[in-house]
Amino acid sequence: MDHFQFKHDQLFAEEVSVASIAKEYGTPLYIYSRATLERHWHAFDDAVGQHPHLICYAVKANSNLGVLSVLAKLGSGFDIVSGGELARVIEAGGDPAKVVFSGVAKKPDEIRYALEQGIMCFNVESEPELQRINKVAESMGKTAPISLRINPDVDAGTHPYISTGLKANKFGIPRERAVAAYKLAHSLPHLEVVGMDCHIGSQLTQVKPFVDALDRLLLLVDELAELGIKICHLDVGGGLGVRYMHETPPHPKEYAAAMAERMAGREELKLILEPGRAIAANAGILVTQVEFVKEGDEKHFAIVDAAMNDLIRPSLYAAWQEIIRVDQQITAVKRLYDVVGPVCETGDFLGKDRELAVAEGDYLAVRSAGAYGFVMASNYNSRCRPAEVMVDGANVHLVREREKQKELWKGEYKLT
Ligand SMILES: Cc1ncc(COP(=O)(O)O)c(C=O)c1O
Ligand SMILES: N[C@@H](CCCC[NH3+])C(=O)O
Repeated sequence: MDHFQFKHDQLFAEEVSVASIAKEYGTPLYIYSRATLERHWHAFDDAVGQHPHLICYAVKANSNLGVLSVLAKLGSGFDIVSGGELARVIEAGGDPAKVVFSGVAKKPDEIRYALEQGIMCFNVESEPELQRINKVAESMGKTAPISLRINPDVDAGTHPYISTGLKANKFGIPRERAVAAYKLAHSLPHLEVVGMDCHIGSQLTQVKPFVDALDRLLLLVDELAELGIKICHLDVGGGLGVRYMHETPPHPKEYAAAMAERMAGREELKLILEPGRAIAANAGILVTQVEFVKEGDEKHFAIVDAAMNDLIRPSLYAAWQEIIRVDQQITAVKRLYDVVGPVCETGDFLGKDRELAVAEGDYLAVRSAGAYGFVMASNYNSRCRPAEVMVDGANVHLVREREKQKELWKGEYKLT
């Protein structure tokens, strides 16, 4: 997938200057590209072609209201994991009837809210959850549409923290218990079985595990049909990877077309995809300013104003994301730097051993930061979470203000 494309500090596609945006809005700053989000979403939607389908963007990857509203305007569906995400989808203009609700522990009040809003279905992850949804639906005099998340037990070959389709994971219902779970769902009076889903992990770089998982689910769909349990949609989850460094994930077109091909001849079975990262990651960057260049005994440090609280992926997963300069004037010489933040943790780094020519005051951009960036930001060290802006052609919109703490210093803001 395309990165934001830089020529010095210009974003090619949008022709706006990153440095000038950073000066205006301050750093650290997340910048998203509307055109890139749209292009990525269409890549999935177009590739599935004529087979009945819905692209349900995984909100957890980036739940900024501006991002959600861009996708809602395209007619996207949404994969959510909390009542909060549903509220954001609705606020951004998304259609609840195109929402699937995933997650291993939905609270009764979240289930109630989702039923009131009329979501498309609950992706149910356990038998006790079936009972809970049935009970809530009964108390409302409603029937809840459900899909069962089946664990196809395929190895996604990704980082152990983000692999979800193995037997050892907390997610989904084991394949061996699937038929019994469907029979239970079918027997509960306030549930309507509508679908089947899976999600085998994130940042996958091959098509094969997806195809294997889909094939396993199709066998189960047929087995259930013989028992009189009709499945109307098959949701293969998200998980398609992006290129951060040298990874060569399949293009979404290749991935989506492979999925659609497997569904040929089954037009009554709608295909649902839940991409998150592949839509948002390379539609965003994190811009940060160099505070100091510090000489250590063994290393050079570029101390920047973004930290692990702003972007935790490098610290949490040892994830590598490209860091580049966004200024045109290169006065310093190139050296190897650890790019670190102001947080009081040795693990607070954005990148290690990066060859950069940097001086105090320069702007750097961490690429591929549009997914699992701001959404995983925290207030650790009582730091304020950064602002987010959306570049839309020649325009720049503030889509979330920087949190404020000046008031807090002045004692004007009450801590709760
Ligand atoms: C159920 C579910 N669907 C979709 C996604 C989105 O995954 P990705 O961002 O890797 O596409 C996730 C996160 O891994 C998930 O847990
Ligand atoms: N947060 C992870 C991905 C988790 C996917 C959520 N199920 C990342 O940054 O790579």
